[in-house]
Amino acid sequence: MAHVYNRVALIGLGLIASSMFWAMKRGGLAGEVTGYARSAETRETAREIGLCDVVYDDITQAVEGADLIVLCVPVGVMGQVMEQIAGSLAQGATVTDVGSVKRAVIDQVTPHLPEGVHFVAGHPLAGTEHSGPKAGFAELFDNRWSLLVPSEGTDPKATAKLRALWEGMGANVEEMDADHHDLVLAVTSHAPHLIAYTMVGVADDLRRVTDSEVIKYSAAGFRDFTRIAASDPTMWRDVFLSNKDATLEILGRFTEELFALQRAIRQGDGDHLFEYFTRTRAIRRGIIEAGQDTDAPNFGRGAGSKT
Ligand SMILES: NC(=O)C1=CN([C@@H]2O[C@H](COP(=O)(O)OP(=O)(O)OC[C@H]3O[C@@H](n4cnc5c(N)ncnc54)[C@H](O)[C@@H]3O)[C@@H](O)[C@H]2O)C=CC1
Ligand SMILES: O=C(O)C(=O)Cc1ccc(O)cc1
Repeated sequence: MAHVYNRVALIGLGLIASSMFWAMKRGGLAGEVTGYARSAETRETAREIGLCDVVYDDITQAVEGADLIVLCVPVGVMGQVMEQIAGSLAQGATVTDVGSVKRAVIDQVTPHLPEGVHFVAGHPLAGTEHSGPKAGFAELFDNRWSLLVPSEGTDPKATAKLRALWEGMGANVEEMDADHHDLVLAVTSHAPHLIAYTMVGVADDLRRVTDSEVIKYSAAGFRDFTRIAASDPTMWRDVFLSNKDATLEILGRFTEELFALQRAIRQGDGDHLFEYFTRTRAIRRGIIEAGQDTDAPNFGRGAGSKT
């Protein structure tokens, strides 16, 4: 495929940046890919494993002359990074990000955006519980959604080019409004992560009573929770602090339903439980019938998948 961009700069060389690098190389989507990471150790690892064509020690050098700059850092520092690079961006360049929250990132980044530089926020709905420069693999985005959130007044050509990059990396692209994105993700990703963190925390408390039995005999459901609860603490701290309103709204509803189920168990109300579980089972079946079961064996996952 012809290059979509001549020079792409990846800022923050972790799971998502490294997966983007390998996916861009697989598809021949970028002429040159430069990189910058805050820690010298990460930059050294990146050089050792051939992650990026050039890794710079100076963030401004990494973005100079780039026609696409991708911010792949935790959502709490997106604005800070944008401020650092603002003076070194080429006219006509596009800045995007991959953060799990969109409204807070747009609000942080936009004030630092120079005249003549486009910002198109983004979020690939693909990841694993692993982090760091060695965690990435080219197939991460295959058959996954990547959401784009162009700001008002964004040049449609800048958005179209970014769409072509994500499609070249294997993703299906959809445009979405920032607030809607944050509410949808609170339901499908942020609240579930918090619930997994909580469940593993409860089991950890219990472990002191039951010794290591919780881990030894853990069934698939709990194992899934432990996988999710092994995700990067900095990233997830930032997600919850940046998507506060939507997450609290969903957790409020979750708590109400949990109390109702708790009461049904206490009162022996089997009909309530049965009806509830019948409804939730139908949702799962709907997902499978719609062909959206991304957990099915080999659905959109390559050999290098770490999930
Ligand atoms: N991990 C996942 O499953 C997914 C993560 N995301 C989003 O992608 C972004 C990156 O996540 P990952 O690649 O998983 O994280 P990661 O932890 O693997 O990599 C993040 C990198 O950013 C660097 N960094 C942190 N603060 C920095 C700063 N101030 N300046 C420069 N570099 C800095 C870290 O040192 C690290 O190298 C986050 O915003 C996250 O919300 C989006 C989709 C999935
Ligand atoms: O590993 C998992 O189960 C995930 O849920 C990955 C993930 C984490 C954060 C995102 O913003 C998008 C995807």
